[in-house]
Amino acid sequence: MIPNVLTIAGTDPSGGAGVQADLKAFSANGAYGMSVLTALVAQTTTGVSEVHEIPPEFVTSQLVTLLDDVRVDAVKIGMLANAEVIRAVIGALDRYAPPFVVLDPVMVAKSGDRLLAPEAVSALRDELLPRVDLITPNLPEAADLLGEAEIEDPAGMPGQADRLAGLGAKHVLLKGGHLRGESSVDLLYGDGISEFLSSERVDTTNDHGTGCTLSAAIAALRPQRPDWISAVREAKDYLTEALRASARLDVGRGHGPVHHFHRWW
Ligand SMILES: Nc1ncnc2c1ncn2[C@@H]1O[C@H](COP(=O)(O)OP(=O)(O)OP(=O)(O)O)[C@@H](O)[C@H]1O
Ligand SMILES: Cc1ncc(COP(=O)(O)O)c(N)n1
Repeated sequence: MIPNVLTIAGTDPSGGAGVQADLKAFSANGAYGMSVLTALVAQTTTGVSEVHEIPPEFVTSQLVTLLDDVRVDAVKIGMLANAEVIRAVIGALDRYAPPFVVLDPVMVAKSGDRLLAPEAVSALRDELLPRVDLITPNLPEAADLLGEAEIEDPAGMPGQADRLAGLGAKHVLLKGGHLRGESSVDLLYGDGISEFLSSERVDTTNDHGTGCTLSAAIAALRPQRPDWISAVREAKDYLTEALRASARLDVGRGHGPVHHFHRWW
């Protein structure tokens, strides 16, 4: 059976990040994709010009309308904008208890624009994080959640992943894309697992939405695989191929998108 996978996130009209990227990644990884919007974002490859936050009651309305009808096999959560939207999402998680929940704690876009209100970081950390199965912070997000300095060496990753797990997430995928070097190294940690996942660093400026793509591919694959490590490994391989395939795209003048190829093409 094809899994039904839901993204709860903001939009990107250029199709590189947010809900648009998530739906492409779901489809390319064998899932049926659905979406609940938290914010309409006027953005493209060069940055964000405006954010229109969806009222929290309407986020709840979208979630309840959908989840009263459709069985959801996994959820990916991305941009949440503010603490009230975070609480609307928590209400739905508590009520419907989907089997697999992946949280990409989106805070700041690649362009430097904020996508989560600074005062909402504590709600994300203290209220939402303990309810998810996997959190996928990049290094600046990990530092922000822990109130620590950003690490600059992979040797510091297990310590930070352990402290993030201590905040209540069952698994942590600490993403090292912001470190320099020949390879791009992430660490999957928690529930007895501590495994570095390394991929060749692709030489490209098409790196808009890499975090969205990775977390969405994991959510799509998890119901189809026996454990987190298999789903995360395969999702990272998918992302590396999508980064390579982006050489065939010509989209915008800034940080371009990755290409969500389908395996059978
Ligand atoms: N040039 C690259 N080549 C290969 N993998 C990369 C590259 N850049 C990032 N990655 C991988 O992409 C994923 C996302 O990493 P990153 O740390 O950039 O997250 P992010 O900042 O949340 O992404 P974004 O903000 O673009 O959505 C990780 O698996 C990382 O290792
Ligand atoms: C709606 C939305 N969600 C997430 C991101 C992060 O992606 P990036 O860091 O590549 O800009 C984004 N720009 N927009």
